[in-house]
Amino acid sequence: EYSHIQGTRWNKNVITYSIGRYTRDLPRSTVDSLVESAFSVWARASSLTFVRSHTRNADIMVEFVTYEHGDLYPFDGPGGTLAHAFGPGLGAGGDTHFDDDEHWTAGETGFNLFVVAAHEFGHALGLKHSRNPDSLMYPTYRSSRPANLLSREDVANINALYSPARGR
Ligand SMILES: CC(C)C[C@H](CC(=O)NO)C(=O)N[C@H]1Cc2cn(c3ccccc23)CCCCCCNC1=O
Ligand SMILES: [Ca+2]
Ligand SMILES: [Zn+2]
Ligand SMILES: [Zn+2]
Repeated sequence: EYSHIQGTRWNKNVITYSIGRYTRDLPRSTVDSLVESAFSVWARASSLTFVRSHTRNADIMVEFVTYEHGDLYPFDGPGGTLAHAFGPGLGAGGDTHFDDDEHWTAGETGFNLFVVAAHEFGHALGLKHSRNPDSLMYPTYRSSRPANLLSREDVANINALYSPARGR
């Protein structure tokens, strides 16, 4: 939710990501696949492609961190804020941080990493919060989300930002 500048976007269609510190709540391979699935939610709804890189100069750095972790937005321990992401841009742009004081799961208990990651990657692509509770970009976590994670509004918003006309 730190993409204060309205409508910043990546000016390319292939966006790289890398995963830094992991959580101990899940096997690394599970984190890898949930992160990849969360990116593919947006890839399917836009013209974007996400490529995993193993270097630290990827566009989107994904990390599990706690409390003070090197940016202006320290986490708050268990509960409260679950994660945050920066809007598109160089350096910290796109970077996505998960509060590792949460219990991250692949299922219905704790907080579902796939659902939270999909929300955060919306920010990493330039989307802001929605006031519509059906939107993935609604500011509070909802465990039982519909199968199709994105609302019509979410699809419209990502396409407005990355419409083929603008992707030129
Ligand atoms: C959308 C989500 C994936 C990411 C958002 C943050 C965000 O928008 N990141 O991009 C988030 O963490 N929202 C809080 C908002 C929130 C709810 N409460 C809070 C109590 C204190 C602080 C924040 C909250 C009430 C108690 C429930 C706490 C546990 C769930 N927390 C939330 O839903
Ligand atoms: Ca927290
Ligand atoms: Zn958010
Ligand atoms: Zn952070």
